[in-house]
Amino acid sequence: MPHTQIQTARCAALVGPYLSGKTSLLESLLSAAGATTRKGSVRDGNAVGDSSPEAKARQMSVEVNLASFEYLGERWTVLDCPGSVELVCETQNALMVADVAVIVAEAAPEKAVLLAPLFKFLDDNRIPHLLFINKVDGLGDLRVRDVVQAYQAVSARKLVLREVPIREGGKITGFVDLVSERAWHFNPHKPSNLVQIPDSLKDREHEARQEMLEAVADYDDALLEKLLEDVAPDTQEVYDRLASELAEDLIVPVFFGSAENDNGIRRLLKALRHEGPDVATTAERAGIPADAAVAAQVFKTLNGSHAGKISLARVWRGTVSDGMTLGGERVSGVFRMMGHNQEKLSQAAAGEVVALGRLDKAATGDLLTDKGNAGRPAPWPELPSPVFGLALHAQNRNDEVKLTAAIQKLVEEDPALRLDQSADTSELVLWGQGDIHLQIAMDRLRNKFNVTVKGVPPQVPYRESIRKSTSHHARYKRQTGGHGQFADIHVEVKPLPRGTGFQFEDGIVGGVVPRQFIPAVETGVRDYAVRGPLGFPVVDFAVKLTGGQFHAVDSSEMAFKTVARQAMTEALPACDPVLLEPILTVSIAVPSDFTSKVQRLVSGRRGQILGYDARPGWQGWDEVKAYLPQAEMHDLIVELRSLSLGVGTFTWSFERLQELTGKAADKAVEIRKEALAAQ
Ligand SMILES: Nc1nc2c(ncn2[C@@H]2O[C@H](COP(=O)(O)OP(=O)(O)OP(=O)(O)O)[C@@H](O)[C@H]2O)c(=O)[nH]1
Repeated sequence: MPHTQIQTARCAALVGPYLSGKTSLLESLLSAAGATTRKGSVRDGNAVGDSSPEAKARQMSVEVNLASFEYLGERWTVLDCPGSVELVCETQNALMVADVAVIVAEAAPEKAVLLAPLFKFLDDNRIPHLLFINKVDGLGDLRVRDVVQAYQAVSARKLVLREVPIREGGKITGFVDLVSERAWHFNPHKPSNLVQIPDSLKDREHEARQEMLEAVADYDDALLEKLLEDVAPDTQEVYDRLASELAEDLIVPVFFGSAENDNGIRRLLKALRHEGPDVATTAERAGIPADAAVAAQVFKTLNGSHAGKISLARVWRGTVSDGMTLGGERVSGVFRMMGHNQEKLSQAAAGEVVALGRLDKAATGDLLTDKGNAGRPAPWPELPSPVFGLALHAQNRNDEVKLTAAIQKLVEEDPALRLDQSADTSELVLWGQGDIHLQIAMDRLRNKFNVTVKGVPPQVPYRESIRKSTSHHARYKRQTGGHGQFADIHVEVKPLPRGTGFQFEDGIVGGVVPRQFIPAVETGVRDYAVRGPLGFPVVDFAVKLTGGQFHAVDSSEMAFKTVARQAMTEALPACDPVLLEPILTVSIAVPSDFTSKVQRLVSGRRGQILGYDARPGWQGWDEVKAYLPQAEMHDLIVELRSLSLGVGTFTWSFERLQELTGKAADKAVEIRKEALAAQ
């Protein structure tokens, strides 16, 4: 088939559920393209991807792996993206610079819903994608067309089967390509060989081909006319339509094979070669402005402790050369990546994916041009809202200072991480997408930045208030040597409605407490309110200064501050203190099959369901709204994922403080007292 030589390098992203075989497919693609002489494997831990200590320790991809190869005279970069839902930000950022995505999925119709978020993201961003059903070596009796039908239910675009399987002895031993109508027999770890289409498959092949052509003709009137008139379309015309409909994200071509056995890989490579869009088309889709001669976009940032900052970027237009000014900074090194190995280049042309050295101001998402840093152009994926937090403690106290700086570098590398210094509990809380996400971050702190930390569930920022009013008289009097200390006050303390905070009222008449000491009384009360009788900050109460006495020589601001603290210490325990717990509004999104389970989950966690509705823009998904105590949130995501095949997610915001009594309150107070005693 004639092929128009595409001059620029192209980029494909491998995406798909956790452990579907993306890293294995990358290895297989590299081997089929002749880029590696000896194929590595994920099982043996010698794959080009997953070479970091964090990936090896978990036998999973923990970040996007880059590899580059030449296939039939064209350069390709493959971005092997992590499959874990907890690392979705990394995957989405990589997808934004790819010409085409290959969704690698196992044949698991019962888990079709796992693909729903991915299909939606790709369609929302109009990223051309094809589906590769992997591991067909273990497919058993399952029919490929049934798998495609199950996956169709979660894809808004039509899935178009491009080949049909040849089965022998209950196993898939090859395939018939539906465009060329040629049959291939799989050979383990070797190219497939051309065979005759088995007679028993001819009808099925004909039927599947017709379905493919009809799907393509849905978007092409000329082809539709030919089909209606029973005119056989020209093969080249079919290839051209497949390419343009893929580029426009109108259809999703479906292939299958086995990455482990190198089956179906060359067919996939050929499809990418013939049908994958080029960089100019992708740059236009991504809305890259045409006015810059050179443009590159950062999709990932790495902060190596020795090598300095590295920005992984796709060159959209022009040529990026070592030493040039890009995004307003000097490029110090242009490298092509092969796993963790770097090949130094003097320059990289449009289409290439490269590592650029020491662009200190460039952030992930930034569009760098010869004119300057254009920032992050829309659309760029929104950061996922944090669903899991851990309070970090450096194992070595001397590392506390290093810790904050190191985490900031980590957040630059992984924008889905967020660091909060809690004003209530003074804990350093790292937020992310789940326990694995944060454990990887903590491993990186140790391996890259030499800071060992422990992560514990963050404290709940309880507050306390009072339920009764009281009046109190307090006197502070000290006579030590020279002049003494004297302050005397009468106060009224009363509860305020929820959410009012603290109010101080000056009710002094006739100057019994001189004007200059009144702010000191308020300060004393506020100082006390940091930790009330139950050990938590006191809120929603009012203190009125109603009277008092002073001494011309011994009274001071300090004395009035002290007497105010004393008055509170004595008065508040008599005001029926009550614990207040933070309640959050939580919006939980799941496929509607799981909605009733979510409702039970919420009730089991002392939550209150507010209702549920269809999730806007997500066909077949619901959004359950509820109030949930913050104390019940820590591992909510873990349980939610386990009841929803991993796809459930939620957002939250603070709603209000609510009284907590009984055993749960006693327990919280007890834990707090123990923590304070240990300080
Ligand atoms: N039987 C069979 N196993 C496969 C095939 N491809 C991959 N595997 C196995 O599936 C497991 C996961 O493979 P990986 O390549 O690490 O999967 P991945 O999608 O990169 O994983 P994450 O990026 O961590 O989500 C490994 O044990 C592979 O050996 C295949 O075609 N057939």
